[in-house]
Amino acid sequence: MEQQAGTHRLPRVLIFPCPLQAHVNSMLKLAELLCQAGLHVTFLNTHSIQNRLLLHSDVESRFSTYPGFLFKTISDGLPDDHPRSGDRFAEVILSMKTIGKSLLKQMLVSDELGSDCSPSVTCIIADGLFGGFTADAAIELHIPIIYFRTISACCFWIYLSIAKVIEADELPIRGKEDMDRLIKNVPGMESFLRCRDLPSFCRVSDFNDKIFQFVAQDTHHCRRAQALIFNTFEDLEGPILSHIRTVCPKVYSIGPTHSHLNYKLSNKAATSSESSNSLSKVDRSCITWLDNQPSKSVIYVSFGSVAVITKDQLMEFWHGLVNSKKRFLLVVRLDLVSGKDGDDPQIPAELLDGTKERGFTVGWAPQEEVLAHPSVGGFLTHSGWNSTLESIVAGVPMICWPCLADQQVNSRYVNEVWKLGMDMKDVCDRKVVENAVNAVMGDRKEEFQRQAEVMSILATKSVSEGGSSYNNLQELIKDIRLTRFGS
Ligand SMILES: O=c1ccn([C@@H]2O[C@H](COP(=O)(O)OP(=O)(O)O[C@H]3O[C@H](CO)[C@@H](O)[C@H](O)[C@H]3O)[C@@H](O)[C@H]2O)c(=O)[nH]1
Ligand SMILES: C[C@H]1CC[C@@H]2C(C(=O)O)=CO[C@@H](O)[C@@H]21
Repeated sequence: MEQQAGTHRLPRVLIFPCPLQAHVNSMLKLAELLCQAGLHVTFLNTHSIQNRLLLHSDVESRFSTYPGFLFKTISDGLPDDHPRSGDRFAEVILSMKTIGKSLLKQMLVSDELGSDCSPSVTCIIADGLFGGFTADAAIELHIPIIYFRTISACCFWIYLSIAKVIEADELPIRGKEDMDRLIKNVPGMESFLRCRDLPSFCRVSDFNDKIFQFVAQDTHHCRRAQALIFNTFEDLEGPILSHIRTVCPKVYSIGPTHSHLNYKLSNKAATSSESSNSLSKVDRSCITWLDNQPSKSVIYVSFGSVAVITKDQLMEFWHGLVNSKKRFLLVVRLDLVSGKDGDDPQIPAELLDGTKERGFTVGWAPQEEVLAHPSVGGFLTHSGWNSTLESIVAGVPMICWPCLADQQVNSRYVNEVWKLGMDMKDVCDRKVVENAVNAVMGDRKEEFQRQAEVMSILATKSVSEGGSSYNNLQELIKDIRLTRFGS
């Protein structure tokens, strides 16, 4: 029941994601969790993201049931005809960092982000990638700010340690022959982190590189926030979270957020299986195809929403899948293939025949539903953090082919630390793909499925009542209500 204007003013949380599918997805899950707890939330999208979200998802109807919830929009500073496609993510982020502070401050002081009973924002939860300008605005206006970094805690810890790695002259990487050298200055990773496992932005030779600066070095802005939120759980990344807490004492691990929200909603009326936060049109025909496949017989293949590959790379994966003789569901996103190659729909006849017999392709899948489908037995993934968590919760073993950002270290953890699958980073060869598929879906199937089941149970336990993520979310909500942060 909303309070009448003029009575006690209620807290209002502003959630401000980076305008990318994965960030919007995991932060909308958090928004709904906070709404479930009765908090008033304003979700601030860019105009472009909001238009796509309203067009391709049911967010408007879903969030209309929460009192005090508001969608608001902000400019990303780019011309309307900018493609905002995967391979041009840097332009979007850099533009936001250029105009964001003044626009955000103006919105915060005008109270246009609130409503009658909760007109003012009392706490900001900003994307950790927007480190600098959101902290500037929050501190100048004396509003508590929390960072939600949507990548893995292990990648975040590498970014926090990167200055020490550089001071120790462990970077830059000195050519291909240097890629397997162990990195010794990231505490907790000394025994297994190689040069090739560092986030892709660390492969630069010039540390003045703009992307390296705003992704890696800007991470130190996190120290200016009252707290950090990670989409992870203590049984998965506890040791690394402990290292992070030596630098940023207040860290809330509340993930996997999709599983956490499903748990909270499961106590309510059944939600539609089609509820999504998708920015693209979801092709559900693959679910009907999966319904007709044997149990755990299909390998699902997706490279996320940002990665861009060449036509030759796509062909190597596609040939490897067909030659493995296993069933496969392949996502070929509209902007997946780079440049002119992407306009060339020519697919070799042998691939079309093999796909007709054992495979299925879509432009964008209902991924959480696909991974939870009984016919899916493996996931060939780029190791984006949401995909990794979704595979863990679903208990599906992985084959990892990382492309950029945190994916390199995520794939190393899947293979080396969590034993949830195989890492095939830096290799793109149809025979390697065929062999990896036949290992995960054949020779080593039981080994990987056993470990995947163990981690799935731990993930579900963490978000269930009494679990670490469940308790951390309760604490976050209490702290937001009291606008109290810090140890
Ligand atoms: O056909 C598809 C493919 C993906 N997804 C969803 O899209 C999201 C993809 O997120 P993620 O797996 O994290 O990959 P990216 O979209 O590549 O995410 C970017 O952002 C992530 C969080 O910061 C990083 O971990 C990644 O490296 C970075 O590329 C997931 O929730 C998927 O369920 C679909 O719904 N349908
Ligand atoms: C495309 C990526 C550049 C960095 C961003 C990111 C992060 O470090 O927060 C992870 O993956 C992507 O969302 C962004």
